[in-house]
Amino acid sequence: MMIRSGDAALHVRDEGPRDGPVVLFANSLGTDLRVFDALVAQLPPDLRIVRYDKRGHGLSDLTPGPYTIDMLSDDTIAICETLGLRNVTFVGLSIGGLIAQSFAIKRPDLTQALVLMDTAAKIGTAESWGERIAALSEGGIAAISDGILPRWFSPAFLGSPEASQWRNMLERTTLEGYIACCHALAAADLTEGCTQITCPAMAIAGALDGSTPPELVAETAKLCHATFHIVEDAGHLPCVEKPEAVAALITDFLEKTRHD
Ligand SMILES: O=C(O)CC1=CCC(=O)O1
Repeated sequence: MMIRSGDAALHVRDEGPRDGPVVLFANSLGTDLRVFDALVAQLPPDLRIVRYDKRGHGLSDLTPGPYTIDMLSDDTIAICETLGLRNVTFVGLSIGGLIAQSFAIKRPDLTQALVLMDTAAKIGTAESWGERIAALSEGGIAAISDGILPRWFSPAFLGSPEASQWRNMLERTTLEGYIACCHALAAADLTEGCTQITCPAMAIAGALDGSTPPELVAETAKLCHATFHIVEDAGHLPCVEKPEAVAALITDFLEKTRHD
């Protein structure tokens, strides 16, 4: 289905029983909602699982950039309001984790719990994102994908035939949407804001994550009093590489937070 948020129509997938506990997923830069396919397949069937594509990604509209994390989290609020979602457990991967933090800060009334996957209150620097935007402007996404994939995946996964679908997903993201999100990442610093988060939170990091390394994820976990877990033999996208391990962590966390 498509849900309107301001000037954009967002591609949303809403699965599971209408009255089930709500789990909302936000994906990372250069991926769409399919990044959670393997993980979602391992979660309990009684959950209402809502996924969407960020602006400029997947089947959502591409609107003019630059974007901000505030704007991207407003999109998730629009999805919740349109679908009437309450008591949301928000699972955010990378930039999706910044969106989840921003959502929890702005709408504690809607937030039951947070799962922060391979993310941080601040990812990279304005300088590093500026360099990436310059490379993208010159050569497109194909010019940077060889550098990105070894941060996303372990060497073993990268050498498997499975890896090429994720390269394809990355390289088929619209250049404008990708760059618009890089601007959001360059400007985002939720270091202060995330100390205001009071709901139960859990942080997860792939042991081999080359984009948001475990130490960085652990720092943010401390700021928002989240428990912290490492997923072995996985890079930046543990939901792709180790879906069973991530599903076990989330299922256990949902059990513990369900009645809070
Ligand atoms: O592209 C990367 O380096 C990984 C990444 C950073 C923010 C995000 O969403 O993905």
